[in-house]
Amino acid sequence: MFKTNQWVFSGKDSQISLQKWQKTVDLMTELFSAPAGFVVQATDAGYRIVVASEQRENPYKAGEVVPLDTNIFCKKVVQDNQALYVNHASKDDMWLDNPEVTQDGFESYLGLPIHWPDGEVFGTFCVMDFEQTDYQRNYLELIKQLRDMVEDDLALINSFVQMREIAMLDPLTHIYNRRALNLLAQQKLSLSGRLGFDVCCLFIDINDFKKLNDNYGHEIGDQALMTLAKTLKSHLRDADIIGRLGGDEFVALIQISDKRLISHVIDKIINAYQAELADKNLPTLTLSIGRSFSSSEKESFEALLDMADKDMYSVKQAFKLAKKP
Ligand SMILES: Nc1nc2c(ncn2[C@@H]2O[C@H](COP(=O)(O)OP(=O)(O)OP(=O)(O)O)[C@@H](O)[C@H]2O)c(=O)[nH]1
Repeated sequence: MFKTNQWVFSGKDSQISLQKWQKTVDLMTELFSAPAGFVVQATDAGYRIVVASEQRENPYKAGEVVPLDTNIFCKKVVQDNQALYVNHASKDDMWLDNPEVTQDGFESYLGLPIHWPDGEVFGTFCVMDFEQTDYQRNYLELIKQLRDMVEDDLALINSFVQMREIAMLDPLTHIYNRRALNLLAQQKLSLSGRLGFDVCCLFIDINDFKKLNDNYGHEIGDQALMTLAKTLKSHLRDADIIGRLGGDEFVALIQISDKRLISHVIDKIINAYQAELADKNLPTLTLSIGRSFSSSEKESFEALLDMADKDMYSVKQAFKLAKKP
């Protein structure tokens, strides 16, 4: 799901066409003959101006963040989840400590809450004026229509993020599927070549997984798979890429500083998995983990995976031999 308590426009990978919202806000201020209009997002970090209309007299610019405890008009809209129209702010005691009134000289504010598709408040859509105003019903209807356009965009982004997740994640374990792994791992390898860090590919396979399914049922099997995904997620770093190839085969692509430390990482995964299984009262399972390392030459993820698979196979053979009486 889309993280609703995160800035939507941080970084270059923002998912909304800001240009479209900019045009909407500029159009609104033009129709209202107002000097300032905004789209503001509210999160735990404060009220952030996502879009500000471009008139010279508008004192606020996109990107500015107002702290949560400042008494601004948008705060009231978000708190009440309700439209707010103030047409003569300096006459109203409620705004005596509102810097938009006392410092900037705004007299009029009309704002509506913008919602995420699940109903949670995203922020506000608002227009402000230095003069008193007397907006009639059709103006209120107009701002509502424009706000609805912004809400439609948010719904679209939400669907897009959900669809992308469905396409990239393994439905059982919620880690990357084979397709996403191929894509992301190849990107990581290109980056490692350019930035000069080493990458290790781990091929992780549960031993005797079929027996677990046969003896305890498919549902316990599923739980063991989910537990392995959770173990990998919690014991590897955010920068590492973790995925499920299918069945009981998992892959981790790890950024490393020293190849000699990889045995330590493998032991950590094996021990942590056993501990997690025990914690959930699931039967004990062991893992066979094969490894391969990126070299300085240009390399495909496929080739790296193939090497790690072969290494896993010899680890598994050794495990099977050791088990034989
Ligand atoms: N519960 C569950 N089982 C699955 C899933 N996907 C594949 N399997 C089963 O996983 C088992 C994998 O069996 P094998 O490839 O023989 O692996 P193994 O039993 O671990 O054998 P070794 O790798 O040689 O130790 C098969 O019985 C599949 O039916 C799944 O999503 N959930």
